Amino acid sequence: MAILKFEGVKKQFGDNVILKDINFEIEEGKFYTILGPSGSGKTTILRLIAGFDYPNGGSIYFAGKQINQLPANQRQVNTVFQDYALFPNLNVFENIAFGLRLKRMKKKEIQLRVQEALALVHLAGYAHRELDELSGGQKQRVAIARAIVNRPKVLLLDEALSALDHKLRKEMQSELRQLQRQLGITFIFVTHDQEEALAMSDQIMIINEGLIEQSGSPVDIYDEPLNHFVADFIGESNMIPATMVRDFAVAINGKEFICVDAGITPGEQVEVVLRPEDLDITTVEKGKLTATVDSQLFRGVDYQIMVHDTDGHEWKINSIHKTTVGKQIGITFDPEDIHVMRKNETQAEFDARLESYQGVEA
Ligand SMILES: Nc1ncnc2c1ncn2[C@@H]1O[C@H](COP(=O)(O)OP(=O)(O)OP(=O)(O)O)[C@@H](O)[C@H]1O
Repeated sequence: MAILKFEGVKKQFGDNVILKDINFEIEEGKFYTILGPSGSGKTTILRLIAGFDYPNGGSIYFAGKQINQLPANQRQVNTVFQDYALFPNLNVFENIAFGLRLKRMKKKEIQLRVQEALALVHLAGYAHRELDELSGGQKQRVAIARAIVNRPKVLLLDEALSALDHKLRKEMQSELRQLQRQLGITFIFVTHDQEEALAMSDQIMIINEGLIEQSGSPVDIYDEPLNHFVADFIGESNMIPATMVRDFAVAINGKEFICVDAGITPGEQVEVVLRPEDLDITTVEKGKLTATVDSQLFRGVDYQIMVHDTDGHEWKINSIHKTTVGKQIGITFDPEDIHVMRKNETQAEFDARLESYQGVEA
């Protein structure tokens, strides 16, 4: 059974509809990320889960029980905030012990629990430090310890790493992932950083303007973006208008290519997504499409090459091969690198279509 479920959840502030119709199920013991641009409603979802706000429609279930109006302090959920939200006048130990004292837990038990939580976030020995003696990363660890000391079923992390510098953020990403595995509890992590989401999550939910655009594993979402928004938001992509010719064949710039997609009406106008790292440059004779090089940027591991094809579409190619600006080149790619997207296809329709032709050879 899902530990947490949203069914048709709506939230508005005044006339402003923030969450239109949110549906998802969260399983126990996995790392989930809610990913979306600023203002898309990510924090609002977390606040509804935590009980800091209540929905205007739909239902929220926790372990099968409807909790729409359940007060925050009765939910088995804790939150880690971006700005830590620690008590500045209390030391590390007292910050972490705060919630346990409220619950009137025995002194000895508090000692044990706080030490255990500190060890889990690699801060054993820091119990008696004052907060102003800690770095940003250490403060964030204290905030995490304070949340896990309550042994919640679900831990919510709202942009929890955003205040840290790049290097520390990378370190904390893998630490958090490790901590989640160690504790075996569900983490729901909110971020607007797609790289962070891809690196950390078992499952990603992509939200835009109060609706979930796609949910799935990082690989599924990267390889099979459902629509233009997702393809654009996750990774870099070339999105080119195309026409479906028949099952496993699509026309780009009027030229037919073998692809791995089927179940789409012949003649339907679609979009194809090709990732820059899946493309390469070659001679015009060997190329599948002809293009002219507009710019080239050396990036250490590869060159980022911008070209435009004979129909005027711009392409981004990440290649280890150098070229020359102004030169005519050929673009190459494999059939499995073409991902066909239909306009307005829902996840359910996409899944059903995939199911219907999986195992069928092109
Ligand atoms: N209490 C409130 N009253 C009125 N509007 C609100 C309230 N809380 C949030 N909003 C609005 O809801 C929208 C979504 O906010 P939310 O904080 O959920 O977005 P977000 O995806 O977390 O964005 P960010 O990444 O910028 O934090 C925003 O337009 C925000 O102004």
